[in-house]
Amino acid sequence: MSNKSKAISITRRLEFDAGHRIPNHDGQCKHLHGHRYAIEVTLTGVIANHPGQADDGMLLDFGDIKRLTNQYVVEPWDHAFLVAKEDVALVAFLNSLPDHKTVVMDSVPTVENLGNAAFAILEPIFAKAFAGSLQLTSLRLYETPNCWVDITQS
Ligand SMILES: Nc1nc2c(c(=O)[nH]1)N=C([C@H](O)[C@H](O)COP(=O)(O)OP(=O)(O)OP(=O)(O)O)CN2
Ligand SMILES: [Zn+2]
Repeated sequence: MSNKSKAISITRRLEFDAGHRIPNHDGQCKHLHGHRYAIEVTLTGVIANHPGQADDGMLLDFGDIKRLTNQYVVEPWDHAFLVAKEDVALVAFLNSLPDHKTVVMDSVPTVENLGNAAFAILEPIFAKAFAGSLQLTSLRLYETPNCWVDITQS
């Protein structure tokens, strides 16, 4: 028998729309614009051996990944404008719009920073919800079909 260990991961993809700008960008991205973002959440763990139970043969039901990712990232960011706190003129403008959905970020909303922020939000959520039996090990965030970031943690 092999001594090699296997890591088993599952991934759930969700999509959302959001606006942003990169205020000091030297090209088009300094302008207000939006993207159809796609987030792919990858969890690593052990396959449940629970004969007769709903989760038998699963690391985790994909529906649970969807529910938590929706609750903590997708719903807060969907149809929001993601603005850096340092982008003070734009923050002031967005705050002047009645009932506008604005999310003020600690850093410029590049796909790298947004992916990092999403990972920081979700990592403790999955760790807490599943008592350490599953770990968020990777998160991919697409800004466009051609541009994405990968955040990984072993
Ligand atoms: N490293 C990064 N570079 C850029 C980012 C970023 O978040 N991180 N963001 C942008 C723009 O916001 C934009 O999202 C990317 O635009 P673009 O390069 O034009 O991407 P497209 O897929 O639309 O390009 P096509 O040429 O139409 O395929 C810029 N850079
Ligand atoms: Zn953009």
